[in-house]
Amino acid sequence: MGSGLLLRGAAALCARGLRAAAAGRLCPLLPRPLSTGGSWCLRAAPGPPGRGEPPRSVGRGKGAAHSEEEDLEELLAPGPPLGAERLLVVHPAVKWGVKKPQLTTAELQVAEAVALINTLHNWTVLDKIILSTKTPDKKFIFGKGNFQILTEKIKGLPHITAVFLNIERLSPLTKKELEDAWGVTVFDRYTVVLHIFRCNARTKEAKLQIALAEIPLLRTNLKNEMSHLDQQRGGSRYIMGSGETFMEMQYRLLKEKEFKIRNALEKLRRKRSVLRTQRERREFPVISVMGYTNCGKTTLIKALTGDEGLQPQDQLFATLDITAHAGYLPSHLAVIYVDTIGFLSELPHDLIESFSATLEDVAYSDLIVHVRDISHPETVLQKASVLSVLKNLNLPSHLLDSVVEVHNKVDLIEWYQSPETNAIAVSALLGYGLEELKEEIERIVLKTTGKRILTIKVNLAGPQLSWLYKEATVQEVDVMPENGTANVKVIISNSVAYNSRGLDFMTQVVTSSPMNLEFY
Ligand SMILES: Nc1nc2c(ncn2[C@@H]2O[C@H](COP(=O)(O)OP(=O)(O)OP(=O)(O)O)[C@@H](O)[C@H]2O)c(=O)[nH]1
Ligand SMILES: [Mg+2]
Repeated sequence: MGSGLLLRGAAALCARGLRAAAAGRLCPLLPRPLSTGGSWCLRAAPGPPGRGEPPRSVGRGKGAAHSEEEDLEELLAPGPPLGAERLLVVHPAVKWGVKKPQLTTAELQVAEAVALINTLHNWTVLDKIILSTKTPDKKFIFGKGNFQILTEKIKGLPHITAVFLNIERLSPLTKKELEDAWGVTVFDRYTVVLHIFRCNARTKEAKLQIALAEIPLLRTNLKNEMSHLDQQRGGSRYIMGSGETFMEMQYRLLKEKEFKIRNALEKLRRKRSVLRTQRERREFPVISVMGYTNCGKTTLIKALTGDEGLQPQDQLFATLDITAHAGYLPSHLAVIYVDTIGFLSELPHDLIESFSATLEDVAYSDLIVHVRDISHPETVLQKASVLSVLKNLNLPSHLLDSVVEVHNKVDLIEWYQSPETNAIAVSALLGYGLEELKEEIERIVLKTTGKRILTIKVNLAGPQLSWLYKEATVQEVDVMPENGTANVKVIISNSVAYNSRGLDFMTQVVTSSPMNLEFY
């Protein structure tokens, strides 16, 4: 399926849309699959409005026929399934100068590009090529000679349907010119990652975030389509009775769509903040598990919590939704592990932005566990990418200073010796090193949450034991029947221990038998 066909298809749809618009039959913007260049158009509404009626617009005002829920459904309606693609992966390699990437090689970057493509069903890499460039950010990316070589190569591969140019973002103009020159669709990292996100999103929130990330792409596509229509004098034509041109209307509809998505996300965010408060009240420490995509975050949480519902996959961006899972630390302290979306180097900024709302929650956690796939040849680069994203999330400094670094997949390396003394080596898959990791998590969680483990001598005839059961986490009760007391081991937060009731009680204990109050 060449781009020529796809572009013609898009143009035909636009023309149909234009005719429908001109006839006053308007309807919400319809997402089209990104493989068609992410083109958006109008579609005809079921049944024409009465004569002289203003055009219907998308859920505007109270009189809109659509309910809010229907609007949302429409925003999130999946596009047609992605078609199969056979790709040539082209990696522009900067071999010298300041733009030369550190900590990686062109071969490793190609391997990651291939892994991204392999994540998508029905997408296959037929061939790959590394070509050097001095100016990856210039219009044609390559110099004249290499561009010629590439064009010849593409001509010699009649079975390919697309080229994946492994750069962050192609300008719409460059994309179009390359597609015209090569006769196939051209993808950049932004579109490929967006495809993967769309395929893997499960929850409403993830879908909305992806829809939001798509908006800039749609806006630039619209711009291109409009300039094309303008050449045919279609874009600037006024739509009957509406007072706006076709182009203005398209932009307005896109703006309204963005507004609705942001609104819906804000609602979900508010809901989450209620959950957050509830979580705080119950005082479960929250541990955010973060790291590069495919490093083993989900596998680690599964191993730490025994949550069988978790499904780790050998796939990039398997997890797109933030999910919480309960687990216990060695002293039986209940904690919540939060699984997060993985990071990718050169992940386009718009995509990170759209996910920042979910990642905001990380700021409210008590600890960040940074998981690294230590067997990966680019593990050092991956660490640098993760740390740079973490830095940009505006997290409180106490969180950034106490990050626990986990070196995962040590089973894949013989006699692994960590070069970083503070890191904890584990195999989430085989269960190595988990006890040590839990102990380290506990040590920091107790410190950062202001909790203590105490053994307190209590009088069984008094109310203290039931008070402790209510306000703290009771670990052990060692009853001494001879004097009607018990040594009770508890995890208690300072705030509870030293609030007015707790203070009385603790003072009572301390004053009656100070030697039995042990701090760990
Ligand atoms: N050999 C080995 N493989 C592991 C280990 N931990 C995870 N894996 C594998 O690595 C792959 C990715 O694991 P996930 O847990 O899905 O990784 P993730 O970080 O959650 O990935 P995303 O959600 O896609 O960002 C899976 O095939 C796991 O089986 C490990 O300790 N050893
Ligand atoms: Mg995962």
